[in-house]
Amino acid sequence: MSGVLLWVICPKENASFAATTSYSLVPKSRAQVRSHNSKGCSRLNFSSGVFAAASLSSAVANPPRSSVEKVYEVVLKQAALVKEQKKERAVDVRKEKGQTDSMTRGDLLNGAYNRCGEVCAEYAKTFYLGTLLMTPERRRAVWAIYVWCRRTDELVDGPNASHITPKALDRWEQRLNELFEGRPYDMYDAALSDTVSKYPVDIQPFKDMIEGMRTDLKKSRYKDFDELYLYCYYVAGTVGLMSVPVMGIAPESKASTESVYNAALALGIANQLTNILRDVGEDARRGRIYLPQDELAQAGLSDEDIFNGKVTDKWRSFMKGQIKRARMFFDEAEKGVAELNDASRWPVWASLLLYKQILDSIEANDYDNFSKRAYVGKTKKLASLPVAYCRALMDGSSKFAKPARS
Ligand SMILES: CC(C)=CCC/C(C)=C/CC/C(C)=C/CC/C(C)=C/[C@@H]1[C@@H](COP(=O)(O)OP(=O)(O)O)[C@]1(C)CC/C=C(\C)CC/C=C(\C)CCC=C(C)C
Repeated sequence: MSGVLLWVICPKENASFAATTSYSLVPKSRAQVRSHNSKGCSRLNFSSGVFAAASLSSAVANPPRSSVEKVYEVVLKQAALVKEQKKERAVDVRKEKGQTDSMTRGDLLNGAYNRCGEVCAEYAKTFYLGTLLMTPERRRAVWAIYVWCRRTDELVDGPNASHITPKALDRWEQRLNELFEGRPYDMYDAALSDTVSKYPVDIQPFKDMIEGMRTDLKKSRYKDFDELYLYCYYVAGTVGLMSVPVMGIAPESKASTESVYNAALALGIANQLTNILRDVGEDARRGRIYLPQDELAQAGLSDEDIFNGKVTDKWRSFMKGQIKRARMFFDEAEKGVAELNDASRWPVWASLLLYKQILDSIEANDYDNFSKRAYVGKTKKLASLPVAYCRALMDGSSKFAKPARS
């Protein structure tokens, strides 16, 4: 099975894989971004709290844009796309009805989706179970996205990672472009190609995830939280943006599309920050420190301290701040789950509650994330599932009684 995931870069003969620019921002002015926020999205306020990047509070006349602002532009673009494609989709569905898909194509596609489901079941059992609650169409689309993300992550994190070059990532991006244009390379790509043709999923978060992998190839330190935030967006916030169009927003939701995307982004960031805090020791052994260097210095800590891996009071106090910030992102994410379609809420609550408990486990380990791996035991995991289910149900029942959120 893992062979499937590892064999992801297949240089095509005669194909010209031109290097493409990796991360282009939606051209929106700072003023526009701010006015959107004042209409109901809390992204800037939320992130400019205790730990916000210094650039946000800069008083200079034309300060450089922070990562939060850059990423927020992607959020706005994704949200706009949903509104736009809602209209187009009505037309597409009518077109599809008139077509009779050849049996062969349909069968191949079903096979491809089923394989994605198998990969998902093997790599993320709990999450897979959660997807079984979704409608069959949504479920298989989430599987297809999951598999593409997993394969992308495997490029820099899997056993073949040492052979991965920026060129290989350029080829992976070229394949991505092709599958979005309806020319998939293999069956997993075919499943995703079908998914992106059916849902208002934009290519930008996918490209940004590849950019995150490029970042991993060339960078092992993060100057401040602004830099780390951007990295977290690339590798995990993007997953939230990819998933929402498929999971769907509840028809009765009164929240703005932007605020739901914002929550999804926050969940990705929260998950990744948690991942980073859990894996400090493991990453240090690979020479990597995914912690803001300026905050480490303020706490009187150096890279050496991380490599030595001793739990001191300075370290505990530093970790408390980092955990607090990760929880702030989880809190922000929680606000959006209720706005998702009924069947999508449970898997999201489940993944949120499970991941959040890793933070509790770091605390229970007395902040020793150098030699102990924080994890959520089977019993706690199982106990979280009905809790997640109840939260999802409560979201549904309170929705009708609640006034509009934004
Ligand atoms: C319902 C649901 C959770 C859907 C997401 C499904 C999906 C497409 C997942 C892809 C995950 C993946 C393979 C990402 C590749 C990059 C990566 C590895 C990111 C890290 C995940 C943890 O992975 P890993 O397997 O390495 O972890 P363990 O070592 O096993 O612990 C990340 C930390 C990020 C994952 C990010 C998400 C799952 C984003 C979740 C956000 C949403 C689903 C949006 C929810 C919507 C609202 C409104 C809140």
